[in-house]
Amino acid sequence: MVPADPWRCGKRSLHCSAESRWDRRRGAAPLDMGLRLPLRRSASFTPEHPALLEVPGPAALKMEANVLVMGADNVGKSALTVRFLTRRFIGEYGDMEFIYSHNLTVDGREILFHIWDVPYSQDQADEGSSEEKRIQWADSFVLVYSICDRASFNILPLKVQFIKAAKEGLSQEKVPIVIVGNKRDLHHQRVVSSEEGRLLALSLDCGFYEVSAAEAYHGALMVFHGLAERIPDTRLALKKGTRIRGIVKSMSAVFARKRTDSL
Ligand SMILES: Nc1nc2c(ncn2[C@@H]2O[C@H](COP(=O)(O)OP(=O)(O)OP(=O)(O)O)[C@@H](O)[C@H]2O)c(=O)[nH]1
Repeated sequence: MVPADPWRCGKRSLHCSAESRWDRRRGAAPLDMGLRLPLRRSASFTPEHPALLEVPGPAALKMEANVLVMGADNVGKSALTVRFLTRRFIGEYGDMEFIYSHNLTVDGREILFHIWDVPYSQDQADEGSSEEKRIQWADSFVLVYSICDRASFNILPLKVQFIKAAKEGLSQEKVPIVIVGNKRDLHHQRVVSSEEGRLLALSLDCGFYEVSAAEAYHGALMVFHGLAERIPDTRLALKKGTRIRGIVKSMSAVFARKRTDSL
């Protein structure tokens, strides 16, 4: 049962809204798409708008990009993701992992992002091979740290190396990564300077943004906009006919290990 205002209920019952340009062109109201994807092997996906799964024509030709949001615990990965999706900041988020879908038009390219927000606890609980599979699934990466948490910043070089080793071995193209320093509003608790963040990103050939997911939508938008700009057309496959159902299936296939978490 969907609560009247699902955003008040935390990640566990989170629903995200996606707009279909195809529908807008046809004069229909934007669709609210319930994307509630506990990543369990046996997870079943029950769309509230089944029609969205069957959209033929132009919507099926959208470019798509799989984005993995990574980082230490409590840095604001979910806050940033939810800000981008909904323009809202809801304060507390549960510990479920989700894949959200959201459209963004950048430089005339309409991109359907599939954004996988992995809670740190889950990231740690998984064997390394699960992380590797998540990395293989993704076309691009958002690495978040908190400007108030030095340790969350210090782990980034290793994460970037790990991603590059996994992805760039397979392709000549650079892997699109943006590094995000979050919680910019907490000036008095800052322990990582903007300069350090920028230099690290430069040295690792990544994009860089400092934002406050708590304070503004704009920063979150800039992050995903910047990421999209780093994704070459060749990576943005026209995944014809790959509908949400296909994505869910492929995610189930990724996870061979059965999860015990319940909804
Ligand atoms: N002040 C401030 N607090 C923030 C900001 N972003 C997130 N928070 C808070 O930081 C805490 C952690 O946010 P989450 O989005 O759950 O962080 P996460 O990285 O997804 O955490 P894990 O699920 O542990 O991996 C929550 O209490 C948020 O309200 C921000 O920009 N500013």
